[in-house]
Amino acid sequence: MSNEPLRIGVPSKGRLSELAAELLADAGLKYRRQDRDLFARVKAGGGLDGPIDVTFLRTDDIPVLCAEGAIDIGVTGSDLVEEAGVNKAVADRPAVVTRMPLSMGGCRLAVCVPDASPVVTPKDLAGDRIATSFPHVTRAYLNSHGVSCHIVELTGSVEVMIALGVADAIVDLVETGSTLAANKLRILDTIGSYETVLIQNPATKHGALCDQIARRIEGVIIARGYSLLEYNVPEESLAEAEKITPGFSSPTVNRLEEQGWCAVRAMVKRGEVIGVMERLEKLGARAILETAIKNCRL
Ligand SMILES: Nc1ncnc2c1ncn2[C@@H]1O[C@H](COP(=O)(O)OP(=O)(O)OP(=O)(O)O)[C@@H](O)[C@H]1O
Ligand SMILES: O=P(O)(O)OC[C@H]1O[C@H](OP(=O)(O)OP(=O)(O)O)[C@H](O)[C@@H]1O
Ligand SMILES: [Mg+2]
Repeated sequence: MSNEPLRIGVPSKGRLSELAAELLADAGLKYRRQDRDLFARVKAGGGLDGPIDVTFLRTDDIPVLCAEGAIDIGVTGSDLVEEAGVNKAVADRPAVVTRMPLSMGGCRLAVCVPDASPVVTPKDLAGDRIATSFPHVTRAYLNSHGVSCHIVELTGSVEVMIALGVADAIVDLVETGSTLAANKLRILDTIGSYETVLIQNPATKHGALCDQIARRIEGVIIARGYSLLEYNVPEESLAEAEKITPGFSSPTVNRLEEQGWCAVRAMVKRGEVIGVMERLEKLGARAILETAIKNCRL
């Protein structure tokens, strides 16, 4: 195996930068970034099978640099992977591999028009000017609708281009919709939904170490999405309770000293815990406890 360190591409700024650093730290990849350093060496040891460098990059460059082999794995948006066109194999270059979604950075890419616009369907956009920082995805979308438009390619603050008279419509990311509301824009059509993903260079020389890192990150992502629920339930309600908390494979059940009672432990999706607790309570369950999980291997 090459003694070149494995390189992880991490956003140097923006909304994903902190999130990526926290995720890697929770997965046991600790590093200290000095001011404007491009690299940081991950602290050795902790069972990692080889040297690892974190490389701080623009989020939108990470897909391209991963495809070119400058980095072995990277944290970026699936929208940026699609816009870079590296999610498809071309000529001498295989597609970048998306290892897993990271349960963060959820958003949509939407075609948006002024609230008062007469446009009703994508076909009504024919001949219009569309401002976007996603020209590749926008062109593919327009082609799929047999519509030709003039695309105004920008790097940000796209939402003000209609007011500036530069465009008739925009294609931009939407999360809460507050930017659209503030600019009196509405969604005409949603092109796709995206989130932050872990990507990998298909020809990496550090396959085993990439797998080890991916497995660690997966454990953190699952742990963040689930809680451990423990409760006591009368034996006669156990079957019903197990339907409410089936767990990943099956719940852990122990008989209690108290005759006719069982103790149950199961993983439950965080967002469902309160509802599950209320259903268990109705069943007669007692001592229902939720425990946060910091890490796990399933
Ligand atoms: N509301 C949002 N706006 C933009 N990107 C978002 C949003 N919500 C999630 N994302 C994800 O974050 C990625 C953008 O991260 P990036 O760091 O490049 O931009 P940013 O956080 O908007 O910083 P910048 O200030 O440079 O625009 C997007 O590609 C998308 O995957
Ligand atoms: O639906 P919302 O929650 O309003 O989020 C969507 C907005 O967020 C992003 O802009 P960002 O804040 O990243 O600023 P930028 O345009 O400088 O990238 C995106 O370009 C939209 O403008
Ligand atoms: Mg932005």
